Amino acid sequence: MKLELQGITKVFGPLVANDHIDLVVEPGEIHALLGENGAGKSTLMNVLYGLYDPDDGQILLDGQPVRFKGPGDAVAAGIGMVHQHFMLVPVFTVAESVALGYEPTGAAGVLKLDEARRRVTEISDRFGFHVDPDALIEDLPVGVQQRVEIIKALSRDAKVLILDEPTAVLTPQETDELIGIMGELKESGTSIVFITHKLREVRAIADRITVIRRGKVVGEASPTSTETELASLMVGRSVNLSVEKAPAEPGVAAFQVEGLSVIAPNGTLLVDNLTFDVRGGEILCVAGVQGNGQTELAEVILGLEEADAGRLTLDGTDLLARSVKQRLRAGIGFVPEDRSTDGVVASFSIAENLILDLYDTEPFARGISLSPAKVAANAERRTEEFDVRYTSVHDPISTLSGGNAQKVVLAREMSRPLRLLVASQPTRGLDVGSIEFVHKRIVAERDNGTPVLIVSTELDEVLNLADRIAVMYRGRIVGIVDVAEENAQAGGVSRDMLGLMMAGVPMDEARAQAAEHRSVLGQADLDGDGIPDAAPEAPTAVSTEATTTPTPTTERQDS
Ligand SMILES: Nc1ncnc2c1ncn2[C@@H]1O[C@H](COP(=O)(O)OP(=O)(O)OP(=O)(O)O)[C@@H](O)[C@H]1O
Repeated sequence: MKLELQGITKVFGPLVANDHIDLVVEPGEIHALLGENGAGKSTLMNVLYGLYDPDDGQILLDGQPVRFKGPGDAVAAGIGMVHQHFMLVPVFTVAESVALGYEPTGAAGVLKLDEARRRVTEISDRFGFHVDPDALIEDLPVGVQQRVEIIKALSRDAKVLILDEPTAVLTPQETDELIGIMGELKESGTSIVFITHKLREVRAIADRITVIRRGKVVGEASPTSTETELASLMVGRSVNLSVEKAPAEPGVAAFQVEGLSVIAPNGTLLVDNLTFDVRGGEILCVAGVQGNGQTELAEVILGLEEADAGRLTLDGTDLLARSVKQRLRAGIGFVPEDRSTDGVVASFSIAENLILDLYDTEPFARGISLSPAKVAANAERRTEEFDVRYTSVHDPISTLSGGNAQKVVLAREMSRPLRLLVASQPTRGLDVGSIEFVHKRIVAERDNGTPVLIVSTELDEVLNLADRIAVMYRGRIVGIVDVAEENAQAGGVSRDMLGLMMAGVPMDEARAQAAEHRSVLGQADLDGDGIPDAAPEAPTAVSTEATTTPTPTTERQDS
């Protein structure tokens, strides 16, 4: 099915979120939508999915104008959408989830489960999804839950599938699998609109790329463009994709973890007897496949999760004896993995969210009430510094785009005097320009002498930021890699080595295996992408377009 968006305009108060946007998606095309945070990508997709009524413009399907009064109309017309936060009910089975809310219901609304089960199996087999129709949603990894959402859309005959930042919550392996699935869907004639901030993925899979900036289409880019070209087209300036930092000058082991264990209610050891420290003036990155205890480790440091054994000390003070509030007051900056549950209060304003942990202190407290002027002035300053795009600091934070909400959390947590910074997935959902800024701020915090603990599943981020890398597997630290020491050796730290450690291979063995891989390649391959480093920037290993010649981008003038 051919999809055409013509002159789509969507206005929120004084803000023009979509300004006469034109977009054509051909049948069986993977069309990537790139744009900085707040550019208007999700808004445009919400218009296409019938969630928003456009203020101007029209949608055409196979040349016929259509008008959607809600998602039901969009689904009936062949549009499917997989949201970032899945809409699945944990206690339902896959078949029940797929059956929920659409027609295969019998008399009196009884779900035709057999029909749903049959469709799940048929679609799963056809595209190699490996999804069991009788599995419970709550037992499935995130990547499989996402496939259930895709099956749900396909079972309703979606011809155009919208994937809004589908890889933000996936492991690298799940991402590769999703990219494979997208290729299969394309072969079957399904069109895909793919929103992502990860340029590597865009280059790997997109047939066409449209770039949006401040609500307007600013150009089309070729999938053979380099990441640097795509980045500058997205944010309108050149972006340094690697972090520049001086060698660390670590001080004393200010933050210490000794024999820390966290046990799940079912008896599983989530964090298993961890002992390590973070020195002032260094960045320790905790790397690992999601679900190997990193989340619990970060949460126990702030007190969101209870420790079952062990000690945590910051500058000699026992942290476990203190409340969350006391730990924040002791100078812990904390960026949570899940922004929506632990990072912001959705109904509070942007300004209020920026003082969540400071509301009863100077200069914001005025007796038992707040000083609105001080709260607003703080918000203006912080949002400008972190480039948060908003209409008014008094608007609810829920009106912000995902990336801008993340920047509010970062601005709040990184703007106080810190004695320890703990940040989980700090740049999740951020555009490349914002990532560059946040990484610089993290390095500045380190250079200020603060111990910094970053939990990240993004290997690029880990390789860019870390002075030391602790790799976690099944609740334990497999090994701690000293990046400077490792780089002084022949091979340096590679993705291969970290990848092996993330699968539980001990550090020395992982180093040896990675070196062997490199010697097979014959040249240094520090990023482990299978392409020797001396080669010019080339398409990613999973690229479907095998060319090394970047095609210039075409940029439209902003009117
Ligand atoms: N319901 C709403 N009310 C008011 N403003 C909104 C609403 N939804 C979106 N906006 C604003 O519209 C603009 C575009 O937001 P949108 O979510 O479409 O951006 P995006 O390109 O998807 O960004 P990101 O990459 O950060 O997810 C933002 O400035 C946002 O604050």
